[in-house]
Amino acid sequence: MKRCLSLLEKRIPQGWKQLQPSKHDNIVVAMSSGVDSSIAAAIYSSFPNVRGVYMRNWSNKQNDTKNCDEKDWNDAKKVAKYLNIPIEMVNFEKEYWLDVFEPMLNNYELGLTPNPDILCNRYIKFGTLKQKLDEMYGVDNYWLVTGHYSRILQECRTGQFELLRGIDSSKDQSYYLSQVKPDIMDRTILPIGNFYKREIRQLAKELQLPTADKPDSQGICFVNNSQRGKFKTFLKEYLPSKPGHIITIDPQSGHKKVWGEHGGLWSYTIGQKVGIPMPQGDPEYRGTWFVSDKLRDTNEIMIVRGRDNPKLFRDHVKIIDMKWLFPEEDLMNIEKTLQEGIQRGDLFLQYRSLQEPILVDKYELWKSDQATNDKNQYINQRKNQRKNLEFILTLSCPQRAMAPGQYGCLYLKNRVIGSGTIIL
Ligand SMILES: Nc1ncnc2c1ncn2[C@@H]1O[C@H](COP(=O)(O)OP(=O)(O)OP(=O)(O)O)[C@@H](O)[C@H]1O
Repeated sequence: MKRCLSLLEKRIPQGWKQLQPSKHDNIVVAMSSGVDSSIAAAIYSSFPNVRGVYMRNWSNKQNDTKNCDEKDWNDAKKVAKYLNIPIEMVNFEKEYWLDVFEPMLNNYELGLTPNPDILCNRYIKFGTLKQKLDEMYGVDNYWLVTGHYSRILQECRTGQFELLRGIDSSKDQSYYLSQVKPDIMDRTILPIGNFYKREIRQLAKELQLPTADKPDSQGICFVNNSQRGKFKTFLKEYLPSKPGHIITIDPQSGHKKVWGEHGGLWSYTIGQKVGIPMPQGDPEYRGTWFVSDKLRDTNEIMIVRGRDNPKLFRDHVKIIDMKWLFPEEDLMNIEKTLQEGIQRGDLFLQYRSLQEPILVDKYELWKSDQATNDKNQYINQRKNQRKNLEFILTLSCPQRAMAPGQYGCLYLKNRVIGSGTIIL
C-alpha cells in the first residue's frame, strides 16, 4: 500500500498539500464494508495505531431476528481481519433517527425534497462519530479517514483546508459533504478522492480483499438493497396519508380543475410524470402531464402538460440558511468571493449530486427580513454575520424541476464553498 500512498502524493495538484499521519498517530477509518472504505483502510493498515469503526445507524428487526445491516457488519469485520486491524461497531441509531430520519420525514410531509445523505454526513459521520472520537482520543488527537470520492487538501498559499471534488467526476461525492462543519477539515483524510473507481476495484482485486467484488451501494444509506426503486413504498410506512387534489390551473382564466387524488404531497416529486388518466381525445389535454408545483396551503399538486413545459424550468433560485466552508468571515467577504467568482466565470451551482455544474451569472442579496432597502445599510446590519444569508442566484441556463428543500451547493471551480436550502 506504500505504492498507493506515493501515487496519491503524485496526484496532489501543485500548490496543494495532503497532510498525512505520522507513524504513531491515531487513525480511525470509517469502514462501511464497501470496496472504497476497505481500500482506505488498506492504505493505512501498516500504521500501528489504526482501527476501523463501523456505524450501525439503522436496524430493522420487526420481521426478522437479524439486523438488516448484519451482512455489512460481518463484511467489515472480514476486511479488518484480513488487513489485521481492530474494528468496533458503534450504535448511532438514536442519533440517526433524530437528526436525519425524522427531519427527512417532516420535510417530505411538507412537500419538500430533502437529502438525508447530506444530513447523515453533517450530523452522523462528521458529527456524532467525531464527538465520540473526540471523547475517546481527545480533540485533534486522531485522524478520521473515510472512503468518500472527494478531497480535503490544504492550500499552500493560505494554509486553509478546502473541500474539493474527487478526481473521478463520475463518482464525485463532494455535494454530499457540502454541509459538514469546517472544523473537521484539518483532521479528515479522504484518500479515495485521489483515485478513479476502476483503480480502486483493481487494487481491491490485486489485494484480494474479501469485499473486492461487493457491488456499490447507492443513494440513501438506510434503504437496503431489496428496497431500491421502492422508496415511495418505504416512505408510506412512516408517513400518514393526507389525500388532496391533483389539479390544473388555466393560466389565462385562473380556473382550477381537479383531475385526480394524491396520497400526500410527499407522494410526488416536482418534474415527475403523473400517472392519472387525462382525456387523450381532447387536444387541450392530450399528452403527458408532469408535476409543476405543490401547493402546501391547499394540499394540492399542480400539473402541466409536456416534459419541456416552461413552467418546469427556472433560471434563478433562492437559497437560504447557507452553511459556509469558509473560515470565519463576514458578509462582505462572502459577497466579494461570490462576485469575483462570477467575474472569473467559475462560480457554479449544483442542486443534485453528479449533475453538470451550472454557471452562475449573477447573485443578489434577498432582503426579506429587514426593513431597509438600502443595500449598504443592510450590509452594515449583517456585517460579522455569516448565518442566514439569503440570496437569489441567476443561472446561465434554465434548469428543469428544481424543488424546494433540495440543497443548493456552490462551487468555485472544483472547490465547495458552501451549501444552503433551496426555497425557489
Ligand atoms: N455504516 C458505516 N460505518 C462506517 N462508515 C461508513 C458507514 N457508511 C458509510 N461510511 C463511510 O462513509 C463513506 C461514504 O459512504 P457511502 O455511503 O458512499 O459508502 P458505501 O458506498 O456504503 O461504501 P464504500 O464507500 O466504502 O464503498 C464510506 O466510504 C465510509 O468511509
